Amino acid sequence: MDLKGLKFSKMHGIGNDFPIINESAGEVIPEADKAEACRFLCHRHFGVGGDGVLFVTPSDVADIGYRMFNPDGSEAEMCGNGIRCFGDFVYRKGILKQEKMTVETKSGIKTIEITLENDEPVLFKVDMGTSTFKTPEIPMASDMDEFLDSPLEVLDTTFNTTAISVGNPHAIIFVDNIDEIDIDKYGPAIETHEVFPEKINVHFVEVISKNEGKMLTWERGAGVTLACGTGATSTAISGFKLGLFDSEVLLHLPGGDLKFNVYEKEEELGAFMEGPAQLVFDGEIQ
Ligand SMILES: N[C@@H](CCC[C@H](N)C(=O)O)C(=O)O
Repeated sequence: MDLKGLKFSKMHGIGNDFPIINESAGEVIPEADKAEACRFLCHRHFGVGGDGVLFVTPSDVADIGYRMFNPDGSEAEMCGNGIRCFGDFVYRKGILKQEKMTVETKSGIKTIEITLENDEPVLFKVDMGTSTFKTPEIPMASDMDEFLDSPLEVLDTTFNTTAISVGNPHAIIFVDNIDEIDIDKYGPAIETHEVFPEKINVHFVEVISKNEGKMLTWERGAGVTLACGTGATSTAISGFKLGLFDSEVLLHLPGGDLKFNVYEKEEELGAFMEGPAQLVFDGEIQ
């Protein structure tokens, strides 16, 4: 695999960081090399460093297409912090000069609305679409139709866990005090728990009030990250479903804050996510 000359930009969304590559004009990294290339690009010592790699791709069904790979080389269905970075990148680089755009992802079409200040993109509101709590759709091996705030045995303890998919799968665990959680111990144990055949993203959440919470994340295929947009979306929706949060909630993540507005559509719960994105630098692999 030779990546010499590969152009990329480095971005982050509240500290969740990504190299982003524009493949919209055609294939840049051959499909067979993508997993290995992403492992290299995300490597913090031998590569660029990142919690995943984002790709801009052509689309036949939306304005533009979006893919995301984890640092272990697996492809995720969706990435929430990544899609805000994606919106900033495609607007800023003139790939799509639209303040509202539809984006094809592996988990359906999402819409991004960009707020500009002096023609600079500053804020991104994304319709993250609807969610499901149905265990076969997460997927989760369980006798229960929905796994809502239910006991899950993990190593030496039991966590009341809610399993949800917003396109990608998340385990949401509401606790009294997130500072008491050993995320390095329990994160990987839940990610690879036998009940989650496709693994899962893990989030510990403390409710501050009906409109505010704080959370810690262990991401599938990545480990501890400073933020997870789909995880925060899942937290807002799960908290609403369990009666812990109102429809409007501000979530504090280690890297920054995200704002959510939960809505109901055809008996399912969805959410709008609002937050920033930051271009850090442009680069080229030597
Ligand atoms: N950081 C992301 C989620 C990235 C994908 C995740 N690790 C998975 O495998 O599902 C976000 O901001 O949503």
